[in-house]
Amino acid sequence: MVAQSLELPSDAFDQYFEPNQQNRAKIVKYPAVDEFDSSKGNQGVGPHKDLSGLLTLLYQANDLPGLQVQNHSGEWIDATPISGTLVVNIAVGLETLTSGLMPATTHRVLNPPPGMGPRYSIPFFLSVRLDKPFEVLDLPKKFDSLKSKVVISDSDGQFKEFFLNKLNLSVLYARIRSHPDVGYKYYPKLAKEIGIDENTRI
Ligand SMILES: O=C(O)CCC(=O)C(=O)O
Ligand SMILES: [Fe+2]
Repeated sequence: MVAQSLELPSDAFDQYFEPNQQNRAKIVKYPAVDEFDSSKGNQGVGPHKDLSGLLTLLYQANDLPGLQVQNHSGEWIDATPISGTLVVNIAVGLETLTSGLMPATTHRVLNPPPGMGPRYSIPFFLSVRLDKPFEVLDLPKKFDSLKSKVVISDSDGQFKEFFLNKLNLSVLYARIRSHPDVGYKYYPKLAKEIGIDENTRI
């Protein structure tokens, strides 16, 4: 469907997947704030774009707020769970391939509100083969006018350039950005390169 919406053949993305492509999914528990010592950090996820591939399908497994997406003006919008639906996040792979026509969704997760128990979510990351260099797709010129001139994002754009030739490093940067306290603890030098220090909070 994505390929067809870009007026490409429906198998245009097949080259980025291996025959038995490994994808990644995880079941995440965000503990209730009374389950952890909040002076020791935050249990949410910092502003980031998903890097693992083209798209993420995200199931918000219980009816708790926390997930927010950033619109192009930089405002944070609650992605309130809607029963029976999945959130579809555009990942950096698709932003890169479309040269920004489909900007990756900047999103973050805040702690569940006090008194409501833990929040659970299940993201499925549609991954790509790591041995196939990305190339910007040749898209119909008419789409140029649809490109947003400015997309404000609290997750800076440096990863996109890396994605084309340093996929492994960009994935590590994204992990550090998502979990700045842990990232800084184990990779202080890399964390500093992307503006994260011991005081960075989600
Ligand atoms: O738990 C969520 O709602 C989102 C998690 C997420 O953004 C991620 O793991 O990349
Ligand atoms: Fe994410």
